[in-house]
Amino acid sequence: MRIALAQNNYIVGDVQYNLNLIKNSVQKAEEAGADIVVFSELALSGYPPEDLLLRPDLFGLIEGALSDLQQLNSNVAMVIGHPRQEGGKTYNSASLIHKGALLLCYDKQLLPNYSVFDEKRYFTPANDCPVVNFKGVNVSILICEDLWFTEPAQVAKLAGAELILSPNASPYYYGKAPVRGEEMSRRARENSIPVIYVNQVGGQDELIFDGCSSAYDSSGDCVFTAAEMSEDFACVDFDKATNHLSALQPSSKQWDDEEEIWQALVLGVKDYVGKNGFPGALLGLSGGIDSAVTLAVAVDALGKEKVNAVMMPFKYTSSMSIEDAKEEAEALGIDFDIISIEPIYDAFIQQMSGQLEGTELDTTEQNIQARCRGTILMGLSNKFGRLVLTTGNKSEVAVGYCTLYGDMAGGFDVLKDVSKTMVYKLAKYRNTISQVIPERVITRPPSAELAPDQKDEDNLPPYDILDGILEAYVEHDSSISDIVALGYDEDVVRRVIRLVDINEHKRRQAPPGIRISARAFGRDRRYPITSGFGRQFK
Ligand SMILES: Nc1ncnc2c1ncn2[C@@H]1O[C@H](COP(=O)(O)OP(=O)(O)OC[C@H]2O[C@@H]([n+]3cccc(C(=O)O)c3)[C@H](O)[C@@H]2O)[C@@H](O)[C@H]1O
Ligand SMILES: Nc1ncnc2c1ncn2[C@@H]1O[C@H](COP(=O)(O)OP(=O)(O)OP(=O)(O)O)[C@@H](O)[C@H]1O
Repeated sequence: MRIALAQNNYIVGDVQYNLNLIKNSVQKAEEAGADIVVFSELALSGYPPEDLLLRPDLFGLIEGALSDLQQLNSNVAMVIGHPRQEGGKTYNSASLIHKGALLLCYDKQLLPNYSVFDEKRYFTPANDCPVVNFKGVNVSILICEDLWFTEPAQVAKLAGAELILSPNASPYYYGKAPVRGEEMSRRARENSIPVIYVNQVGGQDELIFDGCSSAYDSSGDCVFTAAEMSEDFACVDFDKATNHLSALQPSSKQWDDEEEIWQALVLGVKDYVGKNGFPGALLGLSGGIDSAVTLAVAVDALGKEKVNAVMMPFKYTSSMSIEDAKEEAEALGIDFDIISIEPIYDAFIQQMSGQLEGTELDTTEQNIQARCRGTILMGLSNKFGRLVLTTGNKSEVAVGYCTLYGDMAGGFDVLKDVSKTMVYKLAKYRNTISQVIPERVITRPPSAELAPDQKDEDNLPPYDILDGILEAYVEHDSSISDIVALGYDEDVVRRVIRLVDINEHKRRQAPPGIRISARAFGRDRRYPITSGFGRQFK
């Protein structure tokens, strides 16, 4: 039996677009002589459809698309993921369609409701594991979370399954691929049944789906892995007599370390900009590391013609920053403008002079600089339609080292889940491909240049210390004493934690950004803004 794995990049909610992608893959499967082609979880709606699932009209579109697929009358059977309603309940389902007939409709049993998942809000869990005989092989369908636990596959085995076909929508975080691979391999080995695992690929708001669809032999060996971060189509053969799978093409190269994160960011920008219909993107280029890395990701994602940058100097901007920003723009071949914010800032201060009289200079004036820049970028976005990319990294977003309606003004924050320490690693990695970030941008101490001779380290602990504390507090939920026990100074730990806590309000107003960690701000870490929790640990 020849099984095709169709790893597509769907658009959530665009059932017609998804249907066309599916039809193209069915045609490829026919040409490849496949008996069956497997698609990812909720392929027809895209994953996650969120509250679109509460709309009755979504289900009309899905039913229309399913009947369209049946009318194809294809010789190739297809496993199609889709939401389904029956008796007032909604299920996360996959239908096996062959030659116009519905051979099996499987409903997902285990619904993930942790981390970024919210499936219990929409779906009713099923507890049935039907097996169907297709061309002499007992086939069972299990959907994503079903395979992360032992029981559903065991039940399928007891029901006589000889082959497991699994539609998935498994979002990326750095380091997940081996965890996922080990889990799928274990399911195959425990039951001595081959597992065909098909994931979707692409960016969906904050989530990245990395693809890496795979085929696991009955021994648990991975015989094939599809492309990481791009669409793919592949076939494997199942020999029932020997209970083995063989791949018909070599596995794709899997990335590691910084290269993988870079590609995830590139995919995130490409799909956010593309799927939302923007003609391109723009950003403020300061000569610092964050905007340099954001720019390089944007150009890798969209191409140099679709990206432009603006340097907006003020009296505290060093000539080195202007030179470095120019050099970055030239190295990447993008359009670059310089617009001074001095007269705009002066006008603001002049108009507010009555109110400001007798007050000391403080962050108020710094924030007005940042807001002058934000207003210019949003004006250019309004006029030319390009999306403003913001540049705040995870470390800054964590401690609120960013200005509301200033450098936070924009539509998509590329580095939102990338720590400052990782931003440096990414810059060095990208320069190994071609030198696009001047060396001194990487080596000089980071500065917001909002005050004379300002350095980030005047206000924040050094980034290696800050990132260590943040990782413990944000990603591992460690307590103050746990973090101090790791060797950090208690006063510094308390200060950082306080900043994280009091800046939840900023994060709620921040643009969405790409998730690359197992604990990103947003859906993954939902904290109250108004909270007295920290007071109890004084
Ligand atoms: N709980 C709450 N709910 C709703 N709103 C709340 C709030 N708490 C404060 N606020 C509001 O937020 C305001 C404070 O926020 P905001 O106006 O942003 O200002 P703020 O956080 O005071 O200042 C921005 C900080 O970020 C630094 N910065 C700025 C720009 C770039 C960079 C960089 O290196 O990338 C760093 C800058 O040096 C300064 O330390 C308050 O005045 C108040 O209006
Ligand atoms: N002089 C400037 N010209 C253009 N944009 C600027 C300028 N200064 C700040 N910005 C924008 O605001 C963002 C925040 O910059 P800031 O220098 O305050 O902090 P940062 O986190 O150190 O960022 P970067 O490393 O990019 O400088 C920058 O990434 C950039 O997009």
